[in-house]
Amino acid sequence: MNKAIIYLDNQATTPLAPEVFEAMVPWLRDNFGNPHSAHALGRKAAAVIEVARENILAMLPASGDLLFTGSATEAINLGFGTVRALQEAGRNKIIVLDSEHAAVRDTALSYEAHGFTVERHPLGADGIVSLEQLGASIDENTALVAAMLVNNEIGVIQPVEAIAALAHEYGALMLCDVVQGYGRVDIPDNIDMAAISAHKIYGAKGIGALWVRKGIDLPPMIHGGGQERGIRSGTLSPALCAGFGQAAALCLERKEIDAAHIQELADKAHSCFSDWTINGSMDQRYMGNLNIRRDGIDVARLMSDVRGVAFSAGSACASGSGRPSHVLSALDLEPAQIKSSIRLGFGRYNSLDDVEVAAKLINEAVEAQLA
Ligand SMILES: Cc1ncc(COP(=O)(O)O)c(C=O)c1O
Repeated sequence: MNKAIIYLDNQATTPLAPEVFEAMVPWLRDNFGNPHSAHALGRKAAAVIEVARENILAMLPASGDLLFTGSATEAINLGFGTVRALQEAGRNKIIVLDSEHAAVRDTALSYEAHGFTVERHPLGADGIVSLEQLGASIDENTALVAAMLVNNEIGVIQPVEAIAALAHEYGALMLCDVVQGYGRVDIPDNIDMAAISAHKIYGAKGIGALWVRKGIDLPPMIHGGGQERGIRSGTLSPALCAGFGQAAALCLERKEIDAAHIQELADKAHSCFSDWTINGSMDQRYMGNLNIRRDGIDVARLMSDVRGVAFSAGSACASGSGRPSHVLSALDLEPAQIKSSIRLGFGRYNSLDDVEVAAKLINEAVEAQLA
C-alpha cells in the first residue's frame, strides 16, 4: 500500500485486499480457460465464478439472482430496464431520491425521453427522506422507486426497508444502490433490485453486479453469446469474479472486526475535528464517512496545501466539475457552506495514526488559512 500518502478516500474506491489479489492471480496467470467453454478448463473457470456468485449472494436477500456486470453503474442501468414492462402496464413515473449517485439520477432522467416523468424527491436537512412525503408521491402510476442505502457523499443511511414497503403498496418496484453499504450495513429483505461494486469492498475495479428478485422481468441489455441468463452477454472474467467473491467473503467474515475498527477511527476523527460541523444525520449514518465543514475555508487551497492526505471535496464523481455537490445542496446548505466541506472516508487499512496525522495536517493548514 502507498504509505507516502494517507488514504482517506475510501468512498471513491478502496485498496485491493491482499487476499483478493491472491484469489485473482491464478485466474490471470495459469487458468486461462473461457468459463463458457464446455471442456475441463472452461468448467474449472465456470466453477470459480459460481463460488464467487454464492459468496456475494450471502449478504443479499434470499430468493434472487446475481448478474455480473462491468460496474455498479452498468448494474443500475440494467435494473432500470424493468420500467419498460411496467410502462406497458400504464406506469410512467420514476421516483429517485435527490441524493442519488449520478449513476441512478442520470439513468432515471434518460427515461424522460421515453415518456416517463422523473421525480427527484427532496430530503430533510439531515439528508434523510421523509417517509410521509415520499408516501404522498408514490401512486399507481409509479413504476420504480430508487433509493440508496448509504450515501457516498455524506454517509447517511436511508430507511430503505420502509421505502420498499411504500413502493410495494402501489405495486412499484424498488431499486437500491447498495454500493456503499454492501458488507457494512444489513440489506433489507424486501427490496427488488440491488447494485453493488467490487472496488468499494476492497475488490478490483471493472466488476459490479445486479441482484434481482426472482420473477422480475429484466430485459436483456447486452445481446450476444447469451451469458448471464441471456441478459448481459459477454465473456466473464474469472479473475475479476473470483476477486469479487473473495472480497465479499472477507467482508462477511470480518464484519464485526471491520465495524469496530471503523467506529474507532470515526471516534478519533470526531475528536480531532471537533471544531468542524458534520454534514448529514448523526443518528442514521455509516461511521466510515465523515463529511465536515468549517466556515470560511477554501477547500481547493486546502487540498493543494495538504498533498500528503488523499481526501475529497464532496463527491469524487462530481469533483472537478466545478458544480456544487447536489447532495449537499439537497441538505439546504448555503453555497459557502458547501464550498467549505470536505469528505474523509475511513477504511479497513487505515490506522488511528493515519487519522491523527491527517487531522493535524488538515487542521494546521486550515488555521494558516484562517489566520
Ligand atoms: C453510491 C454509488 N453508486 C454507484 C457508484 C458507481 O459505481 P461503479 O464505479 O462501480 O460504477 C458509486 C461510485 O462512486 C457510488 O458511490
